[in-house]
Amino acid sequence: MEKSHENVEAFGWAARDTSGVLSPFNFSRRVTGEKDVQFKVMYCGICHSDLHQLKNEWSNSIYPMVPGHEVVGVVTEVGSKVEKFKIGDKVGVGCLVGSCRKCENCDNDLENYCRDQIMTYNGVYTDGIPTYGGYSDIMVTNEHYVVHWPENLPMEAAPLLCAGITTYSPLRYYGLDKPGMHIGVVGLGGLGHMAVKFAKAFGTKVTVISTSVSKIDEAIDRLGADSFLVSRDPDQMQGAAGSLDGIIDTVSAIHPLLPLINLLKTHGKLVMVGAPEKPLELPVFPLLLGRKLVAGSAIGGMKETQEMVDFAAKHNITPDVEVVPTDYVNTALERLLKSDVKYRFVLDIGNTLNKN
Ligand SMILES: NC(=O)c1ccc[n+]([C@@H]2O[C@H](COP(=O)([O-])OP(=O)(O)OC[C@H]3O[C@@H](n4cnc5c(N)ncnc54)[C@H](O)[C@@H]3O)[C@@H](O)[C@H]2O)c1
Ligand SMILES: [Zn+2]
Ligand SMILES: [Zn+2]
Repeated sequence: MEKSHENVEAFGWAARDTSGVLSPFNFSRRVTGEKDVQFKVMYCGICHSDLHQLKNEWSNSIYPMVPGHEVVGVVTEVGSKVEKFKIGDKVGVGCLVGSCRKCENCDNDLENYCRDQIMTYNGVYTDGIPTYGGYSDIMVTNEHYVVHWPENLPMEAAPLLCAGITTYSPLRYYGLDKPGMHIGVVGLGGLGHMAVKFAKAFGTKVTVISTSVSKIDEAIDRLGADSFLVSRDPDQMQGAAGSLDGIIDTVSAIHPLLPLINLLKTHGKLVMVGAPEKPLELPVFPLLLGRKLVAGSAIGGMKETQEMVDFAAKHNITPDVEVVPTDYVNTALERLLKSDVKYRFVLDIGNTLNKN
């Protein structure tokens, strides 16, 4: 039966303007299409990208905005042509819910670099309707953009779906995953702490580079980093010059790159994954002298996202999360802005999203 003009009631929390303040929001989702999976959202991580977009820092925000792209839930309905999922399955959705499926990137399992990719929220779907993310009770997603959530992985580990894949993918792609290599991680937030965990799981030696010495104990004792550098201490930075094979830079704000480039060995790679709102200054001479590379990376394709989740399940790699009720979301966002979280807020949507 053709039901495409009907909608399903949905409820979540949305921002209405660049204040970024969220409040309860009634909206609708499309009826489960033949290739769609409908699921009840159980947990949704709060990514710094949510904060950037809530406040229109990337100048592309659509309001009302229901953020959330680290979403784990349980399947409630599947379309007639869905092959990979059945009702009751645990599933995850990350930053993407669509792409063209025919370009070179899509052919190469790099939907994340498709020019027609559709973001999980703050995007526009093929039906012309804005996409709404996981700070909501249900989602309806084409099965291609849904991953199987491994049984032994807690559903609270939802931040793997953005923070996890965003750090796993560049470590793999740029060959920074070889045992014995020495990897630097800059910015010890949601992405940074996952970078430390994956780099350690790959058998590399990890140095955390931070502006503040206050994070030294947590970096080493809690997260298993091997060493720590205070980026504002010129003597320490000079002492470590030329020592790193690669750096994953997760910093969300403008910061100098020269001190980081100086830490690289010849042929070392500085991979940017943080997304500051303004361009950074790139000193060129220090790159020439050592054939160094500055690169970027954005999330990961669907195949790699499934691979990452399975790898995390196998090696017991989970984000350190602070699970909070949905109505705590505005406070959580304020605290995230101050880096006051270890290391990722996760909304307990399944138990605490109340319509009243
Ligand atoms: N490339 C991608 O695909 C991708 C995916 C997700 C997030 N992001 C971006 O990555 C960045 C980090 O996201 P997150 O969720 O880990 O954020 P977060 O707030 O959890 O972590 C950011 C870290 O950067 C540190 N930091 C902030 N300002 C700094 C400064 N001036 N100098 C040094 N350190 C500073 C903070 O203390 C914090 O530890 C954001 O810009 C986010 O939008 C990119
Ligand atoms: Zn994210
Ligand atoms: Zn494509």
